[in-house]
Amino acid sequence: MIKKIALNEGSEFNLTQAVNSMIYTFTSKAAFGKKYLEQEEFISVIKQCIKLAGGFYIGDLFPSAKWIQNISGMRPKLEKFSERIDKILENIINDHKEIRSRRAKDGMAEVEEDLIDCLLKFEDCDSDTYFHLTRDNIKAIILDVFSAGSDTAATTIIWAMAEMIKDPRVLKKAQAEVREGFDRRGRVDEAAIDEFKYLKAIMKESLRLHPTVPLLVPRESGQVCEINGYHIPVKSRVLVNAWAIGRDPKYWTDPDKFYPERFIDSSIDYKGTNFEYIPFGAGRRICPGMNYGMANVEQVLALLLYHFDWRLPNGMKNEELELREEFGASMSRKGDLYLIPTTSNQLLVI
Ligand code: HEM
Repeated sequence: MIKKIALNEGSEFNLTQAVNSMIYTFTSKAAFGKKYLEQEEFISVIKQCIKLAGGFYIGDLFPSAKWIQNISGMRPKLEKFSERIDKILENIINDHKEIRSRRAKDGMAEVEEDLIDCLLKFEDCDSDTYFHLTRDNIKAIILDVFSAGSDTAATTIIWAMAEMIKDPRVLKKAQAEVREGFDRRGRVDEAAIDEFKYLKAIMKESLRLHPTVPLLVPRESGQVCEINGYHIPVKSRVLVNAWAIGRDPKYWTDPDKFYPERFIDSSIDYKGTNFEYIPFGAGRRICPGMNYGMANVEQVLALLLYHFDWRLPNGMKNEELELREEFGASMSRKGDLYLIPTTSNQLLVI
């Protein structure tokens, strides 16, 4: 992908599309190990499902009226997608099983394992052992990784890039940190990325202003309670507005300002214990892919900042860039982000 961007040097480039396909490629590599013919179709069906899940659907307002689901065409559509996803995953898992048994015969069962290989170990073990996974469990986990982990990470990267483009001071400071770090080590590596304090602060600040799952996962109250004078009956569906919490002036000075420095030397983290900042949620439903997601975001941002200088097309001024939000399953920036990349003078191997 970095090479593809380099080919576009000096001309307008759709960064949103490129980051999206890069993140799906990372996820496919981690989950499937190699490229499968049906992989593109699998990703395309998942994207369509995410779009459907995030759109307005009249049936949600009348959950007991089953006929709405049928006449709206939503149910048959989802059933078709579900059958297709199931079939593709079945093929990929069976292929992994075959390769595993071949490797086992050669005494190389654990060479280069991907996520499916790891999960299959738990399908193979006895069903009355402590931890056993069925075939459906494995499919559900793979589906979760793709549906919950790809869009969210790509969206976070684009928000961070857009905020930096809008504020060249931040962009310059981040680039200086990343370039100094990689150049000092003489290579682009993960250990260097770990030291980028300012980049980490940028990611935190982006997630504060633009949490990709703004209302978290809905909760159901287990007992009657009262919050801020509101009576919450048992079994109520409760939505937590992480977006509003992240901009609450009670906890944040100048809350609408993108100011990564607020996180430097601050102990506030997204691990679910600072309730004024919960871009990954909190409690038992907290995002289980938080570390993997942030590693992806960090890596991609570091490479984009290291290899390229960025400006807006058509002579647009930085402050003119709009940061409006799109309604959907994850809260992405409205419209794709088009930028012009130019390669910087230094450069380690791309
Ligand atoms: C920057 C990237 C990501 C962001 C911002 C993000 C954010 C979130 C948020 C806010 C929730 C709801 C938590 C709650 O309601 O308390 C969530 C749930 C979840 N996330 Fe992530 N996530 C990211 C990446 C990932 C990745 C990479 C994976 C998988 C590999 C993943 C898997 C999940 C799953 C399975 C859930 C549902 C957990 C449950 O309901 O028990 N996420 N995520």
